[in-house]
Amino acid sequence: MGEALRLLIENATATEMPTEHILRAAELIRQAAAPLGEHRRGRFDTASADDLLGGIRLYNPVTGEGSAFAPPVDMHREGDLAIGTCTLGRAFEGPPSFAHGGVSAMLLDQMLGYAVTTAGHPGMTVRLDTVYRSPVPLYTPLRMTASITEVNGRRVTATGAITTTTAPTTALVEATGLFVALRSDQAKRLFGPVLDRSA
Ligand SMILES: CCCCCCCCCCCCCCCC(=O)SCCNC(=O)CCNC(=O)[C@H](O)C(C)(C)COP(=O)(O)OP(=O)(O)OC[C@H]1O[C@@H](n2cnc3c(N)ncnc32)[C@H](O)[C@@H]1OP(=O)(O)O
Repeated sequence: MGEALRLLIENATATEMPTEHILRAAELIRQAAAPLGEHRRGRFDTASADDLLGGIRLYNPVTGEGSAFAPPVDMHREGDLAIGTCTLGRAFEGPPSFAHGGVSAMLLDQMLGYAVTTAGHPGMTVRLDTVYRSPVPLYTPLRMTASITEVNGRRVTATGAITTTTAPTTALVEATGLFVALRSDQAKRLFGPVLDRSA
């Protein structure tokens, strides 16, 4: 379903069809959405397809295969380096034909988070600094990298970059992120209702 939704969003964003076709499509979309809404989970319920501790989040807005919104980014590790790949479509546009700057920050937040989590230092982003060197092109295969630069108690720093796959040494956007591991009281305060319900 994620793939179908992403096709819908791409075509809906890029379409130049006449208004009557768009209105007809909107009606069909409402008809398709209605039965899905008949049985929904609440705010604190994780998706039955998810495995929180195993890192499976089907509807994550960056990596989720089931997400309408995610590119989705495919991530893996090669040694100490986290690597991600994706291609951004029209829905991610900011400046004409290039990605929105907030989208680049979102991709890098997830990349850095993946790098620290898979290195055994899970935490939440408390700071993300981005440097935009060149616009990120749409419809162009992208490569993202991230790695840890410092571990200081509960604070972990990671850096990363977005490049194209054809010019992997030319950074378009760079980011440095600070992640903080939660104390148990913080984890309980923030995620208690979720953990209770998924136990
Ligand atoms: C194993 C299987 C893996 C499978 C593979 C899964 C991959 C899965 C990838 C997930 C990837 C997710 C990537 C998205 C990650 C988000 O998007 S997280 C969402 C965005 N972030 C947030 O909402 C966090 C909001 N912030 C907070 O809730 C609170 O700041 C926190 C995190 C609970 C920390 O509480 P706090 O009271 O601010 O900080 P506190 O605990 O008192 O202090 C900790 C230390 O951090 C420092 N600090 C805190 N904030 C800052 C700051 N902004 N600047 C500098 N220092 C700071 C404090 O000064 C303190 O330093 P020390 O005193 O120890 O020297």
